[in-house]
Amino acid sequence: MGTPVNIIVGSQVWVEDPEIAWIHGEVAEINGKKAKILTIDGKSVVKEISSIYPKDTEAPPAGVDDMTKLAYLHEPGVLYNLACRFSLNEIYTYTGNILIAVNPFRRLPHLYDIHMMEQYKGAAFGELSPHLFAVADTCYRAMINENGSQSILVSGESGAGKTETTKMLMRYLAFMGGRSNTEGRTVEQQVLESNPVLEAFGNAKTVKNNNSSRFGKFVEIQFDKNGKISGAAIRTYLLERSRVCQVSDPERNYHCFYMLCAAPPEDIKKYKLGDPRQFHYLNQSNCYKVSNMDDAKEYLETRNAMDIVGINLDEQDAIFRVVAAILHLGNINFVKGKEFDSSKLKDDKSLFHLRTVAELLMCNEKSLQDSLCQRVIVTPDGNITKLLDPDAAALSRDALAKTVYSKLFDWIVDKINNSIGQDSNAISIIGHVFKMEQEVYTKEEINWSYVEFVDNQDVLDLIEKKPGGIIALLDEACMFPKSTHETFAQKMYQTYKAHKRFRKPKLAQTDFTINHYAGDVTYQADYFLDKNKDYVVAEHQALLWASKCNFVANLFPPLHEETSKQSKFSSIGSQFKQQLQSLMETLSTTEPHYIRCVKPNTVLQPGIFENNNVLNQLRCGGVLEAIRISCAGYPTKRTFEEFLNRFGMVALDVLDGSDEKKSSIAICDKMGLKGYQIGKTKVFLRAGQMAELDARRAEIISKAARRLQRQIMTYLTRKVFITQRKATIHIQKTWRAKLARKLYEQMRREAASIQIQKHVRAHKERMHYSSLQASTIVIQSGLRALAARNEYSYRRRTKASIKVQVNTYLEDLRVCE
Ligand SMILES: Nc1ncnc2c1ncn2[C@@H]1O[C@H](COP(=O)(O)OP(=O)(O)OP(=O)(O)O)[C@@H](O)[C@H]1O
Repeated sequence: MGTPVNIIVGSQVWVEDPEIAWIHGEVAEINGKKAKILTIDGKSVVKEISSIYPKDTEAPPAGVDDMTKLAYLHEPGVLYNLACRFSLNEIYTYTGNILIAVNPFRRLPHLYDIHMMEQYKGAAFGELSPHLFAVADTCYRAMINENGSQSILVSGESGAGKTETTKMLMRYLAFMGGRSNTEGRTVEQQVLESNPVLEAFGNAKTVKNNNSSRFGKFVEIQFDKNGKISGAAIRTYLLERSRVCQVSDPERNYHCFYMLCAAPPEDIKKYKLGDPRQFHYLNQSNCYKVSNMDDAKEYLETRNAMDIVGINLDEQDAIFRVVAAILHLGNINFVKGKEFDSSKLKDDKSLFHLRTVAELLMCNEKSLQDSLCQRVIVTPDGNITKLLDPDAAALSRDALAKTVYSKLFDWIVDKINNSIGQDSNAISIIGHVFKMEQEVYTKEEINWSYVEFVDNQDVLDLIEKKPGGIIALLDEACMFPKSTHETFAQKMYQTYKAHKRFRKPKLAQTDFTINHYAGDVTYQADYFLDKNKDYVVAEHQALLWASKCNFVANLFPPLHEETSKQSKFSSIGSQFKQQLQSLMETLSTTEPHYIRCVKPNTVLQPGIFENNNVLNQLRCGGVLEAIRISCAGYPTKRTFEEFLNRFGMVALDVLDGSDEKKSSIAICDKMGLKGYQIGKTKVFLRAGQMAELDARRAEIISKAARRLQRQIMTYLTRKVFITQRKATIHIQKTWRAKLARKLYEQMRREAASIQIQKHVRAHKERMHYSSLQASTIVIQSGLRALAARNEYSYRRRTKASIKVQVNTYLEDLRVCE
């Protein structure tokens, strides 16, 4: 992790705090090697400068999605970044190629819907927000493109979300890998459907998790050459056997026991069960119920899930007979017998339970009692029967219960595997991967001198080396009947007193401390012997092999003499070691991807982020170490061929067709990469450089895609345009002809109308003229008549006047005369 740099008065820093792990403050004073800091909660503390860390004042308020982008890479920076993101419901964060998943303890369905899967499909790692789909997608594409087996290691403490994460990973792989059907159901469906069965028999309520898997699990999904899912396997490791007989408040035994006690009345009667409080294996704890879990309903659902995974009704009956027998077995109590150090059944109740066990397991009642109260010791002079005192008989009873239960669990796992199609790949351990990296660097003769690797081989040797390791000592102790955890602890103290990884804590009687690479862990040796001793006792084996129930007998097939001798001493520790070794071998053929699940609080509630708790998980999980290594070393390596296949396109002009190494160097230089290394066969890139190259590659691909799109669009648009133009011209032509015709018609109509108007006007004018003419004539004739009349009257008047004149004249004349 980073070292304190440039701390001056006024610097913003992180200071250790007992409550919240790290608190933010400002340096007020510096005195030699010490600094006085005013923290944001108003306190003033004095600390060694070497213990404080600078705070990045320009860090984005929402945090960074990859820890390796942090300006200052140190513990408080990492913790604060995770906390910031968690408060915004951003539960996923990368640390290089490790995904950290903080359990939200609340459903976030939008994060896992089909729309989200579509988005991550084929997206470059790091392009979208961190997500487990991105890890699954990278894994899937690497498998398709590089034809290599992959593994995703999901780790974290109990309740951190490993099971949920695994379910989502499987869902995504099934989405990508298409569906290859087995009798109508998909492989991934079958794996998911087998979960309720495994959980009923392998999960229990613990302090840390209401539904805690009490066994290690490795699920593998196999794909065929077309990338379609073709098979799956579930491998389980080290079921916690002691829980069958020992359980303490507020924990429970395995769910199946409580489910069976809540079964429908006919089943309860058949198995002679009832209230769980009456059974010793359940009533050592006062916890019988788990919130949000209905045991009666779960029983029916488990039965249903058993149908689905192909466990037939007879097998189901046998399974629940065995579960019931274990409960009855726990209620068999012993008291001192007549002979020295012997034991017998305590009372009638114990007799009832013994008979019920014999009935349910279909074995001989007397042989059952003998197998609990006696041991046959094989000596060169013949077999000796050793009687067991009541305590030893009770231990023998518990050993039988544990053995039967773990055999039953193994049978269930096998059955599930047979029904979905077995496979043999496996997982590995993160510490070893770092070691593998180092070996590759050496082989490639590249300069890795400043990559400080934590080599934990000495710790591994301390634990598992044969002879001399802790497991070997433990096995040895188990073979001596007189061993106790005190003698075992003393032996360890003596053997490892000079070992630099082993320490005896002061005042400890049986505790011992191992200095693992992530820190010290103190172990209590108290239960080591008991837990390691769980081999199958020969008497138990013989008893159950003779069962009239085929199912029970087949759980205990007889061993060959040789293996039988060995198996007696094949302790749990050695078995587990062997299993891990085989996992390691498989890992060397797969490329690992890591998801580290983190439990943000111990109260299993949403929205609470307990700093100290999270920090502990990051430290123990090696996350902080991994960040440091991934930043210091070369997390990405590719063979020249792979490198050129992938990145040749980013610098076509510098490719030298004959020399892959030269071309690889040329590409790196052209892209301005600094500090990369070239080995004999591979290119080694520093953290983020692959992403840089990928971004450039994506840019080129998208540019090419855009160009293609443009061409196609132009072609298509032009085609449409030409057709449209043709159609338009045609339409125009037709319309124009129609319009012209219409116009012509109209003009014709207009011309006709003008003609008519003209005629009418002429007619009217004629009529008017005629009438004028007529009136003129009338007037003329009137005038003429008037004139005539006037003339006539004038003439008459003139005549009269003349007459008068004449008369007058005549008169005058007469007068004159
Ligand atoms: N991604 C998630 N979204 C919502 N809830 C989650 C998520 N991951 C875990 N949880 C919650 O946390 C609980 C514990 O998770 P899970 O059982 O997966 O833990 P685990 O690591 O498998 O524990 P164990 O080792 O004890 O089996 C789940 O029952 C679920 O309620």
